Amino acid sequence: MEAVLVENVSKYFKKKDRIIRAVQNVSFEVMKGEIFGILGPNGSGKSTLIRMIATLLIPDEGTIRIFGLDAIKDSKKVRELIHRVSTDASFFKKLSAYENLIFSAGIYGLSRKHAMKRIMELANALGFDGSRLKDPVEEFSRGMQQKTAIMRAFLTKPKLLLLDEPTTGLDPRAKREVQSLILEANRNGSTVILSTHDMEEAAKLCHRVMIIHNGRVVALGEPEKLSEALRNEKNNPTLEDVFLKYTGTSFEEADVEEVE
Ligand SMILES: Nc1ncnc2c1ncn2[C@@H]1O[C@H](COP(=O)(O)OP(=O)(O)OP(=O)(O)O)[C@@H](O)[C@H]1O
Repeated sequence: MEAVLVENVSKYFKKKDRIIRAVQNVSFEVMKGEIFGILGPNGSGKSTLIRMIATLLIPDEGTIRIFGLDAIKDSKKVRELIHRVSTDASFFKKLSAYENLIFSAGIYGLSRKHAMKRIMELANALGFDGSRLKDPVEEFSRGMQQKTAIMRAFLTKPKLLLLDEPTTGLDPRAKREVQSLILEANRNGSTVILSTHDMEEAAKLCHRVMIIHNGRVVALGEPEKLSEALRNEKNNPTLEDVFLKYTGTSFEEADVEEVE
């Protein structure tokens, strides 16, 4: 069975006199055990798509099923199976990282003892200064907040990890560690959906990638096969060449339609 099934999904945002077509008639499936990449220029609809799979946004059209559950009707059950990491991660900002992490571990049924051990392991792996775990999250730099969000996701073993640009802005060591954590979680049974702007990261981690542009799917397949298909046009084509071919070099905004 597929882990995620997205069928004919669209999402529009109304802005004064305009409609922003953020996601347009998108369909794809993610198989159990897969690491599935979502690639696309700024504003192409990646986060909107991930937020809909995470049950945080309701599609205007189409259906989303997660492990056979409907993302709207069964949203409560779906939320127990997923964990999302994004740059807009929410915390109890006045509480310490440690308190936030222990709280989240509790929700997922992890004992305090196990959680403490795992938090220290993750902090070490990510190069997060353990002495800062007791500080309020609101005093953290952006990178430190991001690492806290990553620790929170990898504390437990969600069936589906939704990682929206998890490594953007991290230092090189932390970036490599997060990539190892993703592979480890996947080996331990988590299905992963990963959005990234880093084509090397996508080629290294993802079994398949989907490229979206202006809210529409423009390419989908295994990274090597997508690159191979360009061999007639270019020597040693990479996933970056594939990305540029399908999205153009200009990083346009998503399709905007004027309405009367
Ligand atoms: N809440 C919202 N209200 C209005 N417009 C929105 C909202 N959320 C997203 N959009 C618009 O939808 C389009 C897709 O945005 P989205 O954040 O999904 O893109 P993205 O591919 O994740 O971009 P990036 O790579 O820059 O993070 C953009 O034009 C964005 O301005």
